[in-house]
Amino acid sequence: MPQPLIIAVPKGRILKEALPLLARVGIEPEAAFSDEDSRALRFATNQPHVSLIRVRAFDVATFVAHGAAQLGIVGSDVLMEFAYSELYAPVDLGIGHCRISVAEPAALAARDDPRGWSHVRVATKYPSLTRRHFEARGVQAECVKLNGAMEIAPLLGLADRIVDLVSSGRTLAENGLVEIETVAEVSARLIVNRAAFKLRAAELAPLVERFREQTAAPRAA
Ligand SMILES: Nc1ncnc2c1ncn2[C@@H]1O[C@H](COP(=O)(O)OP(=O)(O)OP(=O)(O)O)[C@@H](O)[C@H]1O
Ligand SMILES: O=P(O)(O)OC[C@H]1O[C@H](OP(=O)(O)OP(=O)(O)O)[C@H](O)[C@@H]1O
Repeated sequence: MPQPLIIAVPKGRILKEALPLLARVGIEPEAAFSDEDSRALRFATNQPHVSLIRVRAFDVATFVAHGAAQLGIVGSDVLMEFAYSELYAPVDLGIGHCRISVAEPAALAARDDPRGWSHVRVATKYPSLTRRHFEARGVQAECVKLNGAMEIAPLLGLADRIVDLVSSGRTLAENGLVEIETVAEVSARLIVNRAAFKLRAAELAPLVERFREQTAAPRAA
C-alpha cells in the first residue's frame, strides 16, 4: 500500500475548474467534496491512498510548504505574495486566469499621473507583493491589509488606491474604480512540497507529468 498522498485545493473560484482537471489526471473525489453544505475538510477519492483537503486559497500554500499536504493547486498571486522556498511550482495549470492590478477612484484617475507618485497608501490582500511592485519603481507603498472587499476602501477613505485581482472588471466598475496598471498576470499552478518531491520522486514525478499532459491536452468538445 503506497503512503497517503494529500492534495490541497482551494475553496472558491479555482475549485470549479480544478475538478475536471483532477478527473482527467485520474483523481475523482467522493460526492461530498462538491457539496457546499458539507462541513468535512478531508475527502477520499477513487484512489485509496489519495485524499483531497479543501482549504482557503492562501492556506493551500501553507499546508504544502510545511509538508502537511504533498501537492496543491493555488493561484500564482498567492505564490508571489509568500515566495515559500519549500514549494516547487512545476506546472501552469492554465485555469483561474485573472490579473493583479492597481486601481483608484475614477475622479482621482482623471487628474492623476502615476509617474509622479512618491508615496501611496494602498488597501490590499497582497502587502508584500504590493510593496515590491512599488519599490521597483522608487515609490514607497504604505499598505492597509484587508482580506476581501478591497474595492470599498477608497470610497470610505481607508486608502486612495487598491491592489487586487481583476477579471471582468465588473467589481471595479460597480464601485467607481478604474484600473491604473497591471502588476502581474495570474493563473493557477500545481505546487509540490520540495522534500516530498525528492523523497517520493518515483510516485510524484509521474503524477506531475500527468498534470502537465492534461493541462496541455486539447479539451474535448
Ligand atoms: N475574479 C477572478 N477570476 C479568476 N480567478 C480569480 C478571481 N478571483 C480570484 N481568483 C483566483 O482564485 C483564487 C481564490 O480566490 P477567491 O476569491 O475564490 O478566494 P477568496 O474568496 O478570496 O479566498 P478566501 O475566502 O479563502 O480568502 C485567487 O487566489 C486567484 O488565484
Ligand atoms: O473583475 P471581476 O470579474 O469583477 O473579479 C474581481 C473580483 O473577484 C475576486 O473576488 P471574489 O468575487 O472571488 O470575492 P472575494 O472578495 O471574497 O475574494 C477579486 O477579489 C475581485 O473582487
